[in-house]
Amino acid sequence: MAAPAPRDPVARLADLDAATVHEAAGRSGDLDPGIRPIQSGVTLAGRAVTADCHPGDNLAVHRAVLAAGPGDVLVVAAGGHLAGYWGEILAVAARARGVAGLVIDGGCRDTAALRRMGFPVWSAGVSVRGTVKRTVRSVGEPVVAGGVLVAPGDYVLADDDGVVVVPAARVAAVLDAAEARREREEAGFARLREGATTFEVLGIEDVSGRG
Ligand SMILES: O=C([O-])CC(=O)C(=O)O
Ligand SMILES: [Mg+2]
Repeated sequence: MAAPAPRDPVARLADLDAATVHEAAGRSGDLDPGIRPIQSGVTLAGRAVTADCHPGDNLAVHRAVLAAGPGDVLVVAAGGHLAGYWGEILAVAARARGVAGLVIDGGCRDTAALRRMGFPVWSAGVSVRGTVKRTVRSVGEPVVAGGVLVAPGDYVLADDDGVVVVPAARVAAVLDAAEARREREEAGFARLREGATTFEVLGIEDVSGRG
């Protein structure tokens, strides 16, 4: 019998959580914790299509939607600026192209409509303020979003806890480590329920010297 085909990294990521992947990546890749989901209970996993915006100008986002395809995650750098860089119109256009969701270190708007249509968004905040559509810093180039360098094709995992990005070259090793960590945690839960301490289960050596 043929060996089972290796699972797609995006499917493997989607079965994990952002905190576990961040830990397994050597405590790296976590975007600024101020970038929060506008919905709850949703996990987004996919490969990054990047855009970089000038403050108050979302033309790069409109271009990035054209550059994106099925399963992609738009990662937009907006320097923390809170304006309505993303909204219902862009989400309808992105959905029609199969785009999986958006991560932006700037603002978004039309959030009730985005939730209604189930288009997942992680943003630095919500703002009704409109943006012009005049200039593009970049599309499809590496960006710094939420303090993390993100290259096109990097892997993105976002859930209720936040957003983590794994460089494409590291994804296989990070997934192996994250799945192993998850299995260890699950084995630990069984011991904790039987009364073992977190010190025993995690092997914490308490050297604080305090009572
Ligand atoms: O005007 C924009 O480009 C952002 C927006 O509200 C939408 O996409 O609906
Ligand atoms: Mg709108």
